[in-house]
Formats: sequence, C-alpha cells, structure tokens
Amino acid sequence: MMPPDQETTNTTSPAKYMAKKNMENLCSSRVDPSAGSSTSNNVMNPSCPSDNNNDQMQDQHHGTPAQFSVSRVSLHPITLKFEDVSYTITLQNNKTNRFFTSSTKPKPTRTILNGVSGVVKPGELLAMLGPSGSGKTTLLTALAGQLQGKLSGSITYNNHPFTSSIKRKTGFVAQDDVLYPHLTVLETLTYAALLRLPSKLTKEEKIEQVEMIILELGLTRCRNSIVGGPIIRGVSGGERKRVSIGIEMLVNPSLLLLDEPTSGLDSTTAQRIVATLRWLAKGGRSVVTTIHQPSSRLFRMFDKVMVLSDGCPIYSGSATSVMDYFASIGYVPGFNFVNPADFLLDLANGVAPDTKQDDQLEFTRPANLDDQNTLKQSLISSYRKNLYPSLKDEIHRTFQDRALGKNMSSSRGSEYQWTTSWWLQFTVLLSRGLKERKHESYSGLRIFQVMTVAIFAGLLWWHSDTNHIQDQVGLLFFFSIFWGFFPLFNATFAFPQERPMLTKERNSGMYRLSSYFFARTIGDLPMELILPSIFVTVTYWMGGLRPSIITFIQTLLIVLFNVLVSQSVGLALGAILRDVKQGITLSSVVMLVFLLAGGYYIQHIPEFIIWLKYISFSHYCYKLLIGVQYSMNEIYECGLGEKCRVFDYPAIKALEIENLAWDVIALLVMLVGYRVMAYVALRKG
Ligand SMILES: Nc1ncnc2c1ncn2[C@@H]1O[C@H](COP(=O)(O)OP(=O)(O)OP(=O)(O)O)[C@@H](O)[C@H]1O
Repeated sequence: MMPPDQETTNTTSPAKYMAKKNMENLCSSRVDPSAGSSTSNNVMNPSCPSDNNNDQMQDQHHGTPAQFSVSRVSLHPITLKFEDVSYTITLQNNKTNRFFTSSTKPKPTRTILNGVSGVVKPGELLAMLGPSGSGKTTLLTALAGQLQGKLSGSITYNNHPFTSSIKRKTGFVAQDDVLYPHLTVLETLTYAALLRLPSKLTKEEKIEQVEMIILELGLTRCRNSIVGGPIIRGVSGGERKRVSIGIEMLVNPSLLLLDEPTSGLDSTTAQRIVATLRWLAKGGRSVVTTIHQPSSRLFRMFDKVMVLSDGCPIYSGSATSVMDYFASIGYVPGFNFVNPADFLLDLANGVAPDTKQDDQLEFTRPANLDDQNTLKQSLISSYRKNLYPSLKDEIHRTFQDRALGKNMSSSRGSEYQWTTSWWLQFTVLLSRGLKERKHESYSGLRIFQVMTVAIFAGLLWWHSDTNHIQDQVGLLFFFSIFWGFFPLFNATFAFPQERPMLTKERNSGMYRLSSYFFARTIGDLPMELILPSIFVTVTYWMGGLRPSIITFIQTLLIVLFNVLVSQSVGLALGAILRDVKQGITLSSVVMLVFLLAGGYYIQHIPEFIIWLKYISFSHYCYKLLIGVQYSMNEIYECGLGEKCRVFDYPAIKALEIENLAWDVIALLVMLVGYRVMAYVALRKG
C-alpha cells in the first residue's frame, strides 16, 4: 500500500481515489479474476467479500461511480474550528451525602474537557485518540452541537456558531447504533431517505439514492435482512455500523462526526470503514472520528490526530508529524515499537515508552499513579508550550472568529426549515411504525391472550339474565377494567422504548415532533381497537347481555372510547417518566386505584377522597355501560315473586345515572388532556 501522503497528493476526485483504492485492494487482499476486467470502472467496495459480484451487476444498472450519490463532492464545505473547549459537569450527591451535607455547600464538579482546540478543514479526516474516559465522545457530541450543559470556549463552523442549517449539513453517527430492529437494511435506509431528502426529489429519486448507498457501502448482500438488536438477531455489527453511516451519508453531509465506528469489528472491516471515511473526506467533507485502538495501517489513513488524556489535549495536528513531535520533546518509541497508536495511547495513559524487549516486560514494575500523573502533566505542558500557539494561529489565520463564547446548546435557530412537508413526515412515520411494530401488534400471543379471556368470560357469564343483576353489573365492570388495564400497559411502553430513536432523529432535524406524535398514536389504533371489538362481540353475546344490536354497538363504542382514554394515560405516563419500569409500576398503581374508585367495589366513598372517583376513567366507562344496558323502568326479580327497578339496585343507584352526556364529556377531556400532557412531556425532551 502507498503511504497516505502520496495517496492524498495523487487524488483528484473521490471516484478516482476509490478506483485507485480498489486497484490496491485487488492487488493486496485477493485476486478476483471476474473483477479484474472491470477495475477501472469499479468502486472500491468496503463490503462483505461476496458482495462484489452482486455490486458489479448492479453497477451496470446504475452507471459509473462518478454518478454515485456519495461520489458527489460536498456542496457546502465546512471548516470546523474549536478553541479552548472546556466542559464541566456538576456531580450529583448520593443519598447518604444528602443527609449529611449542608444544602449551602456547593456541589462537587468535574472537568471532562479542558482547553481542547483543533481545526478540521474540508478534505481532512481527524482521528481522536485517547484512553477510555478521556473525553472523546463528549468532545464529539459537543462538535455535533448536541452536548447539553455548561460548555465554554468556541466551536465554529465556517466561522459561525452551530445553527439549524449546520445541523442539516452535519452527520453524526453515535457509538451505539440506534436503529429499528425489525426493519430490513433497505427499509431502514428508504425511510431515512424519504424523511431526510428534500421534497424536490421524487420518491423514485430518493429510492435511487438508497440503492446507490447500499451499493457504495457494500450492503447488497444483506439489503433484505433485518437490522436486529440486542434481543433479535439481525445483520452483523459491521453491517449495522455501515447502515448507520449510510443514513448519515444520504444527506451528503459536509461535516461527518463518528463515534467509534470501528469498535468491535475485525481489522479488515475496520479498515474498510475508515477507507470509506477517507473517501468521503476526499470529496470535500470534514470528517472527525473517535477511535479506540487503530492498527498501524488505519493510523496511516488519518490526516490529523488529536490525543486526549483525562480531557486535556497532549497532541493536536498532522498525523504524519506526531512521532516527530513526541521525539522532539524526548519521547521515542522503545525497542518493540510497531504501532504509533499504541505509543500514543501509552503516553496518554501516563506510561513512558518502553525500551525493553518483550521477554523482559513481565519483570517491569508498572509505573505508579504519581509517575503517571507527572508524565501526563509534562505532556500537557509541552502541548501548551509547543503546539498550542501555532494551533491558535491556524485557528485565527483564515478568518477571525466572531462567535467566541456563544452558547453551543442554542442549536435551534430561527432559520429552521423542514426538508419535507408535515403530511409526508406523518405518512412515512406511520408506515414505518406499522412495519416496525407489526410483529408485536399482530402477535399470536396477544390475540391468544385476549381470545382466551373473552371465551372464559363468556363461559363464566354464560347467558346471564337481568334477574342475576349483580352478575351482569360485574360483567360490565369487567369490560371497563380489562379494557382499561390492557391498553394502558401497552401504551406505557411506547415512548420510553422509542425515545433514543426519537432523540437521534430529532437531533438531526428529520421531522417535527407533532408528525411523529400523531403517527405513533394513530399507528397503534387498528390493533388497539380490533382486539377489544372481538372481545366485546364474543363476551357480550355469550354473556347474555341485552340482545339488541343498538345496545351492543353502544357498548362496543363505550369500550373503544375507554381504550383510547386509557391509552392516553399510558402515553402520558411513559412520556413523563421515560422509564419503562417506573412507567409500569405507576400504571399498575393508577389502574388499581381507578379500579377501587370505579364504583363497583365501594359505593360510599368518604367525602375527603371522593375526587378519586371523578378522575377514574373506569368510573365513567362503567356508568356509561350500565346507562346503555338498562332502561329507566326496567325491572328485575329482587326476591321471591318480588319485582324491583334496576335503577334502584343499590350498586346502580349509587352511580347516580342521570345525564350520560357529562360522562362522555369527562372522558373526552381526559382523552385530549392526557395526550396533550404526553406531547408536552416529549417536547420538553
Ligand atoms: N453527564 C455525565 N455525568 C457524569 N460523568 C460524565 C458525564 N459525561 C461524561 N462523563 C464522564 O466523562 C468522562 C469522559 O467520557 P467520554 O464518554 O467522553 O469518554 P470517552 O473517551 O469517549 O470514553 P470511551 O472511549 O470509553 O467511550 C468519563 O469518565 C465519563 O464517565
């Protein structure tokens, strides 16, 4: 392989660069006779090996690499500059401390980043190196404009602070891939394209872009495989990572930030990913990546390197000069030197270069903590003395920064304009949600659960009649409780589960919260309404309730209304608490209290707590069900040969059924109110 500096100087366009890389790949890694003839017209594919033939076949359909989406040069090159970036967090006191420390005592703080500076110009690939916990992710998140909290220093993008327009031109691939596990690779990229690419492109053109990305990232072989996740097995880790990169590549970002894109991957796959990043950089993009332990061949692909030690920089500058710099301040690699990254990470950990041979290492005493700290301090001082002044000059050379000290978290500028319409966002999100949740909505287990309860309830109340009024009232109360619990629990899961995805997509400006909210809540409706409809149909007729179609339809509508209200409560709890466990715990408490206050178990609630009855949606549902089931003057046999009015039956009388319209209004208020609460909680993030 040629040295990186030579590669860089010879490269004129990404397409040529990739063609050349492809040639190198064919020579160095494997000889593929079928590919040999087409190398001049072929893109180097950072893919699973067997993709190549497939890709070449598709190549003929899509034309030459020069026409590929990602081979386009960046339309808005961005120079990223950051100067003296510092980030401090306030540590939370633990519970024990809270009792013993006085409230006036300031909370302890911790500096995560301390005076970090750097410049990344279009066409450059910057790698951030450092031990675990040195602040790489924090810095990258700050550069992506997504770090909440107290950030000082300056981060500018073409001399401007972070704005929504920069947000749109920035791609951020987080360390943990947040993807929908049940969608295929093709579906994942297609939905992202439909949401992220501007409305001026037709659907077909957007899909064409997806096909190109799939081709370019070598995902052809797994295009129809589901992405998978921790529970369900899907594509491999490397393929998932490429899908995440592909989502960001779709919008042809001018600034691409990636957190550990090669973690957990074999060295060949890691090299392919870094080759892709380098290729993207050569198209005029500024690319910043954190990386844990790059091999020496990966290291050679970087243009710039930044080394962090405990949040402080010990090097920031050209990758080719890094060894010379450390040599100039007295640190040269030892006898067994192989990889510059190992050497740099040792230094960042405060471990001096080892001059002994491997077989002597086991006898070497590890450096103590004081020695390590002394070495780190010395490297930080050297950086400030030797590198920082020239870096500062470079930052100020091209143009004077205007935005020093601006609050980086103010990322929502007024110029924000959505790339797609509300309606398109809504329909795409609705379709994606239905596809993603198809397996759980239409799960056999869920249908079995509801059907079994329906049949057993029908058998237990088999042909009950009005003379057994208590049984019938019990059945109606069961309707209101069962169809209060079930949707409430299902809805509580909705937002906590989707929150990481929502945060990621909203941070990249993909869609409005309102379009997501409506799509998410409407998408759940079919199954949420079909199951109770089947349940009521089975149980109503088996249970011997009033044999009237009108009453049956009214009963069904009331139950469905109750489902929507309880779903609203679940959505609000999930959105406010954000945590499934807390949500479920609170849901069960709420539901049990509503059940007790519903009016069936207790008719004479003490005055001071009677308000519970009025906030219980089960109470209104139960009242409505009784109200439509029995007519005003209906009678039942209350003793031997004795007839009583149904409405005088104590459990019904206590409900004070007079004007059912108020109960409908109360449920309506709850339906809207809880949904608004859920929306506001989501908006607050
Ligand atoms: N909000 C926070 N609260 C508490 N500690 C934090 C917070 N954010 C960052 N840290 C701490 O700051 C340090 C730097 O974290 P960061 O994730 O940036 O490190 P990193 O270099 O990316 O590590 P790794 O390579 O393991 O991902 C860590 O010790 C982390 O625990």
